[in-house]
Amino acid sequence: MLHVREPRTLKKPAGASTLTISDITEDAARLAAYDGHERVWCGRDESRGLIAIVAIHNTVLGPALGGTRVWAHESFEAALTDALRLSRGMTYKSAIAGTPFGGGKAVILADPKTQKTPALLAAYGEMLAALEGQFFTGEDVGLTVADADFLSTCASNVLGTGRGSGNPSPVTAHGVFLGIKAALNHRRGSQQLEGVRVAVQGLGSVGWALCEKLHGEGAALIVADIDAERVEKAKRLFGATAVPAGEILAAGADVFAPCALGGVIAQQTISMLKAGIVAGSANNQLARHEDARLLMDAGILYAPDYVINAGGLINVAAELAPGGYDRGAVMAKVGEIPGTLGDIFTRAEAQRRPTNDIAAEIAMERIAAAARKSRT
Ligand SMILES: NC(=O)c1ccc[n+]([C@@H]2O[C@H](COP(=O)([O-])OP(=O)(O)OC[C@H]3O[C@@H](n4cnc5c(N)ncnc54)[C@H](O)[C@@H]3O)[C@@H](O)[C@H]2O)c1
Repeated sequence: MLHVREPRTLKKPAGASTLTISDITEDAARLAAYDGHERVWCGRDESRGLIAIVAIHNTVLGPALGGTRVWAHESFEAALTDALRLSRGMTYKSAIAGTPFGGGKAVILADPKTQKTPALLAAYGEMLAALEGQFFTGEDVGLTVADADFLSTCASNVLGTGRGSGNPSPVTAHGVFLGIKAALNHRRGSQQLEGVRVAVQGLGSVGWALCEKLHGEGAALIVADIDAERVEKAKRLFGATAVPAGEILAAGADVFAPCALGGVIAQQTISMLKAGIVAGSANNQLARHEDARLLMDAGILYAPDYVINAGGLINVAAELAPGGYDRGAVMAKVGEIPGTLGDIFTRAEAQRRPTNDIAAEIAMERIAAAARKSRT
């Protein structure tokens, strides 16, 4: 059922613009991933090759903030589902991290290697300008700091630029690294990484920075990526063992760190997992929320994705802090991630409930408290 929504107006695109922006919230409401989104916008510009979705999930804690993903989804519905799931995750991520923002996310349906043209980005920049005041965005898979720099010349609601907080990935990787240690500590009573076998899926911006840190503390790396060059480099620089992309889940590891795309943990893949811990940066690692119970029943400790990967959000959100961006404050906040995870692990164990149920409960309590406060 549709929520009653405040009418939201868009700023007008420039006079001769070929961009059209439509409200597709009612279409989105037909999808299982809808989850009461406040608003879903679709920007189209045929002449410049743009099809973009901006999903705004919940703005109780503040204006929506979430990255822009550029990806060639197999259909519009798949892209919309991705945007909805990612934007809901941002609401929870922000609530748990204690940043004063709501959840949103954008998806551009395009191959980032071949279709992300300057014209497409200019059209998307116009869409962002129309959404000023409702939505802040920055990098995600397929969108670089250079792209953010360009978009920031079109609209003021672009974060993570070279002049701003820059690439969030090293900060995200640091949070994931600390989160892996928290999970090890919970399971083994020690954060020691020496000799611990970590299987890293995806050697992109976050996965690579995570490998550097893990290698630095003596972990034994098992890696997979669809990009053979990155795999070769990881073998060379980290002494990593490479496995084919389809075999990384079944690798004989202590920790599985998904750092590629979402949906890797599913009913049919959980039985393949050899690792006792799942802790990585990818958003929406679970195909379904209920899969966390299957992990728990299999004795696998799951670090909820939006808790462990909050470093990037904390980093970009800091650009809008009253005193401006402060790297020291960012790293201090990222340093809280292991403590938050430790509490979630302990509560989940005591209540015999999946870790992501506990995390969602904490997030929803915070949002409900903020909603009550705004009503009084
Ligand atoms: N960058 C951040 O700060 C940040 C913050 C929070 C969450 N995340 C999430 O972390 C994940 C990684 O982000 P990123 O910025 O490193 O992206 P990226 O695009 O730089 O890296 C993704 C890597 O995964 C690889 N890959 C894709 N499909 C694969 C497969 N089937 N098997 C193995 N490798 C595969 C790609 O080749 C690429 O090297 C994404 O899910 C992203 O949403 C990133």
